[in-house]
Amino acid sequence: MTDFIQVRHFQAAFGKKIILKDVSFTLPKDQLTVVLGENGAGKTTLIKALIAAALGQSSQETMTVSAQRLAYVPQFRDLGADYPLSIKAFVALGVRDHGLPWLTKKEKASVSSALKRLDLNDLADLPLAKASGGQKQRAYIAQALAKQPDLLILDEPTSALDSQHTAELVMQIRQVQKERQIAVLWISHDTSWVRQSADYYLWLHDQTATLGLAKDLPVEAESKHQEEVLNVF
Ligand SMILES: Nc1ncnc2c1ncn2[C@@H]1O[C@H](COP(=O)(O)OP(=O)(O)OP(=O)(O)O)[C@@H](O)[C@H]1O
Repeated sequence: MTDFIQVRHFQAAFGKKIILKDVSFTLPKDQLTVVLGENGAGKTTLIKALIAAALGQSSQETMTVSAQRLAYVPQFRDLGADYPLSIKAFVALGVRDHGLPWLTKKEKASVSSALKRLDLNDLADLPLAKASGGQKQRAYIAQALAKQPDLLILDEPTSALDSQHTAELVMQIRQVQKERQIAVLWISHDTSWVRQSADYYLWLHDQTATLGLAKDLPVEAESKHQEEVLNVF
């Protein structure tokens, strides 16, 4: 098993504020890893550094990411009520990287497969602006999948979803991750599905990171967030 992501003694600070210190872990390809941690623990900071390393834009020598094609789905964003594209055209934007005004056969197949995978076939012609929050979220993920990434990074994709739709999305991503043998990094506050459906957890806490098998997720890693939620009510 070769290391797909390798992080050695990574540090991150803003001014004098240390966010992460001496973070080291390795991840193989073909695995679904959930990145957990309280608000402000450094999840986005770490992910941004990994993306920079994957794109060869990092001056850090503490990380190597062997991805050929990276797809990143940021936290939910609404493109606005007058966004003109249908769901299908929006997903197709994910594959159009040659500058030609049409899609090749292979690209069309990628779009179809991504729409099917995210259960969006019946909604393909719906204007994205008219889709529900959950449907939009699926369209963003379908767009990312259409790129045929070998590293897919999802930032809180279930934050707008109820438990049934969360379970469906977990299943859909898990299937595609296994079929295509890709690496998925999934930032999540919802830990309800992690033990059963992920391979690894990467828990950011106390300025460091703990990596482990998802089935062994420590109770502290989930209870902290549940306390946060309970405190709100
Ligand atoms: N550009 C910046 N300048 C100063 N501080 C920053 C900057 N970006 C992030 N931080 C701080 O770094 C810490 C980690 O932020 P980060 O966004 O990585 O956390 P997170 O785990 O992704 O949080 P959340 O779950 O709320 O999204 C926070 O305290 C944040 O305020």
